[in-house]
Amino acid sequence: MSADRPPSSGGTDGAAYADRFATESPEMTAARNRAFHLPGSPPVEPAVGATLAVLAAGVGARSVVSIGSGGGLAGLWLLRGMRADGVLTALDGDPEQLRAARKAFADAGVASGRARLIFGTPAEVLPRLSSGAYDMVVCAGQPREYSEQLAQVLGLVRVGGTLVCHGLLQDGRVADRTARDPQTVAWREVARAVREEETLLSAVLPIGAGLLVASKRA
Ligand SMILES: C[S@@+](CC[C@H](N)C(=O)[O-])C[C@H]1O[C@@H](n2cnc3c(N)ncnc32)[C@H](O)[C@@H]1O
Repeated sequence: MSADRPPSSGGTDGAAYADRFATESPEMTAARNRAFHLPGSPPVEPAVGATLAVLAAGVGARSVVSIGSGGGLAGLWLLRGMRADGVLTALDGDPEQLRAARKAFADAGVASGRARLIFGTPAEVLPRLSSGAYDMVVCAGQPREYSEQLAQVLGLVRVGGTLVCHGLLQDGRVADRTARDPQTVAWREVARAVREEETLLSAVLPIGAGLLVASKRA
């Protein structure tokens, strides 16, 4: 996720066009602006948000888990793509982020029954969620924060559902074979585990900070 390139920049490259193509509501823009002022929580780029909405719509999502809600921007995009009666479960270990997400959802008029915000880490919260019950699971933030729970994360997704991990192309280090820093190594391990999992059909989408997407097969 790039905090230094504003969305809807005047750039002429494909990435800038993809961001301009994605139409954010005023509430999304407000959530984005708030998120930039929170430490460590760069929000999804517009093109990534729009892709999350399309993926959620594609699986007819009624139930989605967002691991690392941040300030709620990704959640707003997911809710845009989900069914009208869909419920988003968003967890974050930072109360300030959760407060920002709650405000983002309230400002956008999201009915209270459509979003469950849970304080906690993946290790604390995921065991309380029902396995195989979710149409889509979206992981944000550092892979080391959820890589140990990857099997549990995959277990949440129903057959036919979608897994998304955001951020693996940030700074371009995953593609650099000489890069050995812990975060890059963790991304490679997550990507390899997803690619090698027989029940998953996976791809990397080079938009924004990069999306690792996978569809769960029987
Ligand atoms: C990059 S932000 C997500 C932004 C979000 N995708 C959006 O566009 O609104 C990552 C979030 O993960 C949360 N996070 C990081 N490590 C965590 C952990 N171990 N447990 C729970 N949340 C964590 C951070 O607090 C942060 O809010």
